[in-house]
Amino acid sequence: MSNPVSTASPATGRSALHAAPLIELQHVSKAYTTGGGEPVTILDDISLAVREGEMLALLGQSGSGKSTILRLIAGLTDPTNGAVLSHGKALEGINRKLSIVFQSFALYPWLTVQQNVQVGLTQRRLSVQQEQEEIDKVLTLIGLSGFENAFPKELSGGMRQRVGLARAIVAKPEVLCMDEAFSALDVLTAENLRAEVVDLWNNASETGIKSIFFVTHNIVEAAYMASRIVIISSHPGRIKNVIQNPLPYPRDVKSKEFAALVNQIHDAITALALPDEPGAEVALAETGVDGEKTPEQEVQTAAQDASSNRVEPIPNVPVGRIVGLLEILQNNQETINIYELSTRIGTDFGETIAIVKAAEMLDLVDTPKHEVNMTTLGWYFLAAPMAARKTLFRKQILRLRLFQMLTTRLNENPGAKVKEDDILEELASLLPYDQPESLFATLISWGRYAEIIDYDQRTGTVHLEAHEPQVSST
Ligand SMILES: Nc1ncnc2c1ncn2[C@@H]1O[C@H](COP(=O)(O)OP(=O)(O)OP(=O)(O)O)[C@@H](O)[C@H]1O
Repeated sequence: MSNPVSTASPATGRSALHAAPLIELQHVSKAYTTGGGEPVTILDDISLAVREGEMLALLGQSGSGKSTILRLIAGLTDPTNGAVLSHGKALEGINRKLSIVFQSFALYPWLTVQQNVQVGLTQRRLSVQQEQEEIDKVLTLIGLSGFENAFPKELSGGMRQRVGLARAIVAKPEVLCMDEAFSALDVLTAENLRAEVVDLWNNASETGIKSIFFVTHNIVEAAYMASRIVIISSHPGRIKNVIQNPLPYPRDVKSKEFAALVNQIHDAITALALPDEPGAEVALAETGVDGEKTPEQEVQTAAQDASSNRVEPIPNVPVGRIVGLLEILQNNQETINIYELSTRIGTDFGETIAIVKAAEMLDLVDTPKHEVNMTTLGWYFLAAPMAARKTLFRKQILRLRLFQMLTTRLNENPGAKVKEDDILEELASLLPYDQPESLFATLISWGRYAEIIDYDQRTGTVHLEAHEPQVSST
């Protein structure tokens, strides 16, 4: 980037860098205790200031704690450690200086557009006439004139989110917060609304908004809107990168500069989600892209060190997506740049990373820097007939501690059956950062493909497939 230190907002000409923080998190940690277990640290040592004149994006993977940060600055939850300040003073109770626009729109279905917007005026104590003037003004500003008497169910998703925006703006917040506000909308509507929020930002004199703080997992959204992008890691959430975005508004998504910024953010996220561990290169050399080992030998090697593996969650990715990735690699000289891959498969970057991570956990691909390469095993898998694919898949998933634990548990139980609830409970205590239900669903779908396990919905039990070889574990 040409000017990585400048934080002057091109929209307003205000300098955010030296402005006093409107809201500040100082060394904030947040832990939750669920089900009487040990506290789980969600956020660790977060120090972050939201300053006047900036549009700040908080970017991170699902579950990294973005919404929790938003709730902390809104005063909707308290930190476990550290302090939340508003204008330099400890925030007590709800932060009345900000409004939030939610992904779910959070409208009252039984109220009209006008009445929903009026909810945002509750704190301002205006006369009936002033209220009407404010509502008319904001409805015009946000493109909702003529829809005053419509009910939310009569509106498209985009229009509903306009109501959400109007209700937030009419409260005259100092900081407008948005929590994945456009992620439930179709691509075109989301693009339009982003552009309109940027326009609103440029019209700060009309809205009185001093700063916009938004949470997203969409890289292009962050690059298009934000003047500063804060990237957080997961488990626990920690600030890993802060990227200044000096591109002038309105931003040209087709410009070289925009593409360079998007790449910079992609790089930062790829390094976090798919780190190049020194051990990984050794493993690559050992497994032999040059073909020194047969796939069976690779599986054997993997099985030998399986007992030292730590329990890792498996990404919520259907097997078909992993096969799709390998097919793309096959048609692309067995290697592809991860950004190009994301465009090719048409998912957002987070989903692309999840697919690649799943394939990497199974040793079907390798990911040096931002390349995704097919391994010998991946090639063998793709070339194999269905039965051999399943055998290979079975061997690979049995290298994963999660499957080892599950199959061991099933083997130990009478009839090789375990209740779904017992497995969910175990998953929740084993992997407290992950959603047990979605982990369970992935375990079942991978296990079914591999013909190791099956799930009987009627009885709510998981059982081993009859021909499953006994697995010795730990
Ligand atoms: N009240 C709560 N009690 C227990 N755990 C919680 C609570 N709120 C959030 N969590 C956990 O904290 C972690 C972070 O959640 P949070 O919603 O802040 O993440 P996020 O980055 O906004 O995720 P997403 O993008 O999926 O919305 C998750 O593992 C979530 O399950």
